[in-house]
Amino acid sequence: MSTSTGTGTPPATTADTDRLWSVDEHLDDILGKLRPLEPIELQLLDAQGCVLVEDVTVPAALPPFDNSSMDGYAVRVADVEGASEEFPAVLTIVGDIAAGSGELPAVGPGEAVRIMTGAPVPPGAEAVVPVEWTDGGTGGGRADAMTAGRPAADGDGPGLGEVRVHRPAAARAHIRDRGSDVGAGEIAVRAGTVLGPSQIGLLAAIGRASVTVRPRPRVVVVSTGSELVPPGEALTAGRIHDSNSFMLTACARDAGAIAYRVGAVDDEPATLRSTLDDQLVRADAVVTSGGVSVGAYDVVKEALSGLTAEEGRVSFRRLAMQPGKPQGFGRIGPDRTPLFALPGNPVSAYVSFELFVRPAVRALMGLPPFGDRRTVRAVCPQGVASSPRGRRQYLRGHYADGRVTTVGGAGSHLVKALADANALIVVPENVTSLAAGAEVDVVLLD
Ligand SMILES: Nc1nc2c(c(=O)[nH]1)N[C@H]1C(S)=C(S)[C@@H](COP(=O)(O)OP(=O)(O)OC[C@H]3O[C@@H](n4cnc5c(N)ncnc54)[C@H](O)[C@@H]3O)O[C@H]1N2
Ligand code: MOO
Repeated sequence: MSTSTGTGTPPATTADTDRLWSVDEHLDDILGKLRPLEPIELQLLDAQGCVLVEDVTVPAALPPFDNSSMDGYAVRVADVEGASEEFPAVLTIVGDIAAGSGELPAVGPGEAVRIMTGAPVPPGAEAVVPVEWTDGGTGGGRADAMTAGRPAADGDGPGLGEVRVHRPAAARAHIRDRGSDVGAGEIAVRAGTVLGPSQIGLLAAIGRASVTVRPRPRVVVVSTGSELVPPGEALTAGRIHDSNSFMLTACARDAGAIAYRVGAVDDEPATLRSTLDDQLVRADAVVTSGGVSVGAYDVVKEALSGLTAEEGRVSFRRLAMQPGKPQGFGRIGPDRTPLFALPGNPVSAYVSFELFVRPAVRALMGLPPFGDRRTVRAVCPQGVASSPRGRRQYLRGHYADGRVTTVGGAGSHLVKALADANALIVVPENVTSLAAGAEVDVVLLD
């Protein structure tokens, strides 16, 4: 797209504007025009929530060596056979192994090595007895814990001397075998997996610092309207605070995107075009709010209706839904960046994002578009007095335990009611009212 062309309001494309589009047709048009973003290599934590595109194999067995699962003593099985509190096995402690230690004193007959959880099992040892099964080397009764500290180089100090073992141990007791978690060459995480905390933990455990994933889309949010004042600034006559750019940026983040909020742009097509030109470099998708209906200053429609073939194409259309009737969607700029032109009424913008942009963000990430929202059936005790014929209505509702109550009315300016809602009540196109106690579809928002 370029700022030098596309001026004036060209004739609207009759195919798009003259008929009502159904919600599903609009959604199909959007999803049909999107391709998942190309995979890139990201550092592990940056890949959280992203879809892995490679099978990651395990380079070396995990755990990488036999190690102790308890703080205790590495022993030979025969030495502790038949041991009891009354007749303990008395073993000479010949060394001390902390986790991370590379030096492993061998355990000979009649000997033990003090060993910590995670430390490598020394040669000669066949089992580990937990410290609670011993006197902890104190010469007293049953120990609860080890004596803190390391033995001194001269062999003195805590940890060395003798230990009395009160119970026998089976071979391999309290030893975590090399490779018992996952073996070398096995697949750790398969392509297609969405990386959550546990997968990231596993990848780190096998030594991977970065992985190839589909990235989060960068979504630029631009609100339009000469009446808009940023929050924090005083209002003058006729003006309101710009809430949509904040709400939609939060929506984009919530959907999984990296979102950039651009402050409100005046109702001036040239300004909007140059803003979009500037922003496209960091956008995988653009979301605008406002300026798409039939007013005299509908800046988004004016700026983007008449793009040249080179600049892209945005279609403006009316949808058979409420709120959210006027919508625009298209692709602009050299990379054909998807652009969603949402209506300015705050509730309309919110519902439009939920229905159209959220699935699109997920599709760009290679995720199932509708995988994160549940639609359930619920009883609506109050019913719905009226709903427009031929339009699918999305009322704000509060859902709990199989019941949903409407919150606020149908007005698309009711932001307080929107903030109180946790669900959208779907009243189908062919339904104009719902009796008290009727069952409805409810889209859960959290
Ligand atoms: N004659 C008709 N008028 C309208 C129709 C229609 O069919 N015929 N449709 C109505 C519907 S439905 C909607 S939705 C709105 C959509 O209008 P726009 O997308 O052009 O939005 P604006 O006119 O710019 O703003 C509408 C409303 O929302 C407020 N607004 C806008 N941006 C923000 C923002 N960033 N933060 C907070 N509030 C915002 C704006 O002040 C207006 O009150 O058109 C109806 N009209
Ligand atoms: O459709 Mo508008 O989006 O009803 O307020």
